[in-house]
Amino acid sequence: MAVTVLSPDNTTLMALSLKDVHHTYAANQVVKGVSLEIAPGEVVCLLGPSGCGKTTLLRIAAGLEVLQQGSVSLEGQTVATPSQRHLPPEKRNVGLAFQDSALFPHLSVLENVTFGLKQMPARQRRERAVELLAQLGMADYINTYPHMLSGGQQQRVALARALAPTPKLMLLDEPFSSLDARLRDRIRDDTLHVLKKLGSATLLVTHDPEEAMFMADRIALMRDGRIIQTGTPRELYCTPVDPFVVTFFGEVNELSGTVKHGRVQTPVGEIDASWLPEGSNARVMIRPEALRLQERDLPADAHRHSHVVMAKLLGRSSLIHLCAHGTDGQEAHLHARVPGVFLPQEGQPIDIDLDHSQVFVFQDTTF
Ligand SMILES: Nc1ncnc2c1ncn2[C@@H]1O[C@H](COP(=O)(O)OP(=O)(O)OP(=O)(O)O)[C@@H](O)[C@H]1O
Repeated sequence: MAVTVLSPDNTTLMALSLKDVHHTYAANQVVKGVSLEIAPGEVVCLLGPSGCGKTTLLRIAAGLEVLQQGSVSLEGQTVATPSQRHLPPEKRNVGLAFQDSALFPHLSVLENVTFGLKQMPARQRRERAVELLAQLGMADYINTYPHMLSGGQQQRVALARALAPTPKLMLLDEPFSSLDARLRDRIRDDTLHVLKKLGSATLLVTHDPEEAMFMADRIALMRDGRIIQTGTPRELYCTPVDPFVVTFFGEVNELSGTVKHGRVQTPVGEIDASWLPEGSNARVMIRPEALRLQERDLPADAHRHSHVVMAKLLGRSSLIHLCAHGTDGQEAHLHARVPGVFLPQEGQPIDIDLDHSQVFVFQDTTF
């Protein structure tokens, strides 16, 4: 269970608070004014493309990187300010696990996990380590040495070692990325349950949007040293603030048009754009799952109706390539994603309906 710490004025103290953090390597500014708070027990994923500054931010929170500008607080205590205060990593009571966290090769799995529990009586130490290893599916390996373990097993031991002292804050940098897909799903799931059971606040760095959605209570999406949007997975997926956020969560169909009477005409119908200036160019982004398809019976000589170009089974869903025909003669090649097996023939006439909650319209500023 998470223990909520209150400040003297009875407000919850954040497990981690980063305020206006900037960081530069040589002349390269890689973090540009990031503020982020993590509540006790909350799992926050720092998500973004390679090189956007995620790891640097996590290293600053851990104390592995000296803060240049801004401030870092843990449970209301300022642990880093530029050129004044720098509490070293080992005094921050944070658990760290990285993609390639090395285990101590000369210690058994059990000894690796009990290593950070020196203050506890020996029996309690062992119980705690065994319990955590069991939760992460490693109960059968307690007397094994690291070189006898697979990469995935070593990863789980590294997580157990980081979690063992029940840190108030866990900092995880791509901890599952060296694992194959199936193992990764299991370890993610085990890790999420352990984190929630222990109530450790967590900052998890990942470039994988699905992983972030699976793990996070909130996601902070970064681009080029800045946080673009922070919110629940649902908020980022369903109310993205800009096109980058939309595309980061998967393929989208892109259409464009001019706003007339508050609407944009597209080959899949009129789209509301009433908040954009009249006459401006609009960028319409439609997720493949927003297209709802209905097969039509039409005479063979019927033409200029939307139809199937190709259909592929992807496993859990089918991907349908469509040629969409608008009433005004516009055409567009679109991708629709339909759950299960749906494999219409090439040329099959189709009616296309839109789930407007998965359609996003932004002003196109590239003109
Ligand atoms: N020690 C360093 N010295 C110089 N430049 C660095 C150093 N560490 C990182 N960088 C640069 O800072 C930028 C941000 O790196 P960072 O590792 O924080 O990004 P990231 O979002 O975690 O990327 P990835 O997902 O690829 O790990 C990159 O351009 C990187 O090359």
